[in-house]
Amino acid sequence: MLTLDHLSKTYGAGSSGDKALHEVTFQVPQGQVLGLIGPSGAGKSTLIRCINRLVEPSAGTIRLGKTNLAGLRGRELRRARRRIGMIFQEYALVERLTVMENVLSGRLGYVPFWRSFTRRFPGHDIENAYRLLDRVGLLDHADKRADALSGGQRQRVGIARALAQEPELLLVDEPTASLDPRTSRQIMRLITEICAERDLPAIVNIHDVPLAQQFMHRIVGLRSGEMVFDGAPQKLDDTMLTEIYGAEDWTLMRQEHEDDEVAERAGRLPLAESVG
Ligand SMILES: Nc1ncnc2c1ncn2[C@@H]1O[C@H](COP(=O)(O)OP(=O)(O)OP(=O)(O)O)[C@@H](O)[C@H]1O
Repeated sequence: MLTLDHLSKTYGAGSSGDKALHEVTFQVPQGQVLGLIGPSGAGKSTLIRCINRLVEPSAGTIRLGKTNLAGLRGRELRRARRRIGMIFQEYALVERLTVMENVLSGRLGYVPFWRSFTRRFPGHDIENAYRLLDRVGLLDHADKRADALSGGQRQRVGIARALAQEPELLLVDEPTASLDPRTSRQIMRLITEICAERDLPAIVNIHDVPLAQQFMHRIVGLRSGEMVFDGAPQKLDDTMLTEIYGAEDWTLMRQEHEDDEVAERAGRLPLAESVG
């Protein structure tokens, strides 16, 4: 379970700094997939970066199990980071390595330096990587180079790599921003199924509100660093979305989504990618 308690972040020095997060408090229980929504600059990336400590929180606590991540330094911080699987918008694969090597790179925090240097991983890591590739539908692609894959397939590798870490928490940053609508749904479905299978909590930074409403168990809305919504996706009505995004932006986003749906029905958007 992840617990954020009065988490705040102010960039820059002193009270004149830019307040990006203000006393954000919530818990993500095991198996729950939480969607983080809000307009540009609301603090979504800052929240995710505070949890994996790429950004130093200004105040508050971040508990993963019994560990307060906010207080860690050096080796303890590196050890805690292994417990957090990251999935990125642009996949962050090593393009010239194979799919299998990319998945195994999720184990790098666990193997001694000399072994990782020669890329010698224990047999059980390799067996597990094959199992993960099978789970994400890429078993037949294990020996292909990452740069030979489609966007949806790359994101599946990204998911398998994060799982190879055997994480206790998944942080997912705009996983479908570079994908077409149908592939986006396949990827979101895969992430939610995997979290259920492994009882993994996840926070997903997601721009696409209808996609969030379709797949997330719960949604947290941020605006100017403050939590303005925390509840079930069905509770996220037009009034609330207008409060989160502002009337103009929400009307525009809804219109864009409706246009996409019409285009998809008319077959003008690319079909979902086949997998396997
Ligand atoms: N490194 C930084 N230094 C100073 N201010 C920053 C930094 N990173 C973010 N900010 C500010 O913090 C606030 C929150 O930014 P953040 O990137 O977390 O928002 P976001 O919701 O992720 O936006 P987007 O959807 O555009 O990625 C913004 O006002 C932003 O300008």
